[in-house]
Amino acid sequence: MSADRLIPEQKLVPIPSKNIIPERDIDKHPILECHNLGIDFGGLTAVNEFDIAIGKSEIAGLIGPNGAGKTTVFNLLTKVYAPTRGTIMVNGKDTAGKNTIQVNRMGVARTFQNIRLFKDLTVLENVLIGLHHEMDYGLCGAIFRLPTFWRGEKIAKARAIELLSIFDMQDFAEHQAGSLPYGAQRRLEIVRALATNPSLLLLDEPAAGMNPSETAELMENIVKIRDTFGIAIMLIEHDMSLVMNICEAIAVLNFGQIIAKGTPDQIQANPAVIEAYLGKQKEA
Ligand SMILES: Nc1ncnc2c1ncn2[C@@H]1O[C@H](COP(=O)(O)OP(=O)(O)OP(=O)(O)O)[C@@H](O)[C@H]1O
Repeated sequence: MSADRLIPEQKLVPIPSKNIIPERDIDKHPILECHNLGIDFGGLTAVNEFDIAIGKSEIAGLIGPNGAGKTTVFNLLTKVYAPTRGTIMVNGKDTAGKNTIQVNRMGVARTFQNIRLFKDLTVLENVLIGLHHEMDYGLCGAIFRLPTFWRGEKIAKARAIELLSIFDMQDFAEHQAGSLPYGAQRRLEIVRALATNPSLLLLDEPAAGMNPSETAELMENIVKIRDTFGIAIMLIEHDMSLVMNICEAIAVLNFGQIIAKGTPDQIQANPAVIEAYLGKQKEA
């Protein structure tokens, strides 16, 4: 794979921000399609009949009460778990039999509910880890330090700094990842996921533990990532202001089952969702 393909140039051209809910492009260009997806753990059906389609540049939300099965869906999409039934298509291709790394190469990247950075490494090194599987110098090139290795390293470093600059983190490149404030560590996780050049970025509770101003900044950055790279983003989040402000399509899970799908307005007006989740969120 050519190093030039790390982030295709055209992806760096910003596309205009959309002020209204864009027409969903799922019929023409779904990046993700799940059909009858489900998983059982022994006698427990954690996810069942999960049907969803996400357009190529859509911001989608997956919400629902604790234990509803949201993270399990992400674990299915990234092949941490093998589905008990159903199909997952990424960019029109079936992911059956693929492992986590192969699905990442097909374009799916994620962050985790609990931060999983290499805390002893620098910020830059954390991003380079995301970029390295895209490099084309191979093991020999790395061991013998061939010119292709140095060329690749230089390109990767420039890309890493470019990606860090999305979150204005380029000046922290040489800082130890574990020394960053909490909000910055969460941002770094997103940058590292972006470094794998995804078409679909899965964010598991990106605003967890953030204060309101950090959350507001995060919302802007999620939209900026979509607009800059033209990729799809699917997020799990309990912060309803974030979800309702930036998601164009939302699916609601309850006891592993989708109980509603729609725009933020449709979801907020749905009696089943208010009963199962939104009403309880307001009371909390
Ligand atoms: N590896 C596993 N083995 C057994 N049960 C599991 C496993 N992973 C998840 N579950 C169960 O599946 C159900 C859904 O859990 P999941 O973590 O997906 O919920 P969630 O919607 O992400 O919750 P939260 O909002 O609290 O993060 C829970 O009952 C959980 O205990």
